[in-house]
Amino acid sequence: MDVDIPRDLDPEVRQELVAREKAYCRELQESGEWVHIWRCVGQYANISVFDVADNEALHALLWRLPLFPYLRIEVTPLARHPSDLAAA
Ligand SMILES: O=C(O)CC1=CCC(=O)O1
Repeated sequence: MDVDIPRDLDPEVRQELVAREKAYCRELQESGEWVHIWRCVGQYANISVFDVADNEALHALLWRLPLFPYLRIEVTPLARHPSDLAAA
């Protein structure tokens, strides 16, 4: 996810959006759906791993992100690798 919040957005609106994003992210981490979130070094971007039932569930989750209007999201579906010891 690349975050691109317009520079001229009201600072209070920006602060509120970021706080809501953080709360939603925390909620989904606690439910186990948002498994990892990593900062991309030197960028206002993250790489996240989600564990959801299907594409529709992921779409709904992403659509509800408070920052959604300001995100560029690239989705890469992942499957377990047969050589992953954790899958055995
Ligand atoms: O800061 C970001 O990368 C955007 C974001 C996603 C969840 C969160 O708390 O911030």
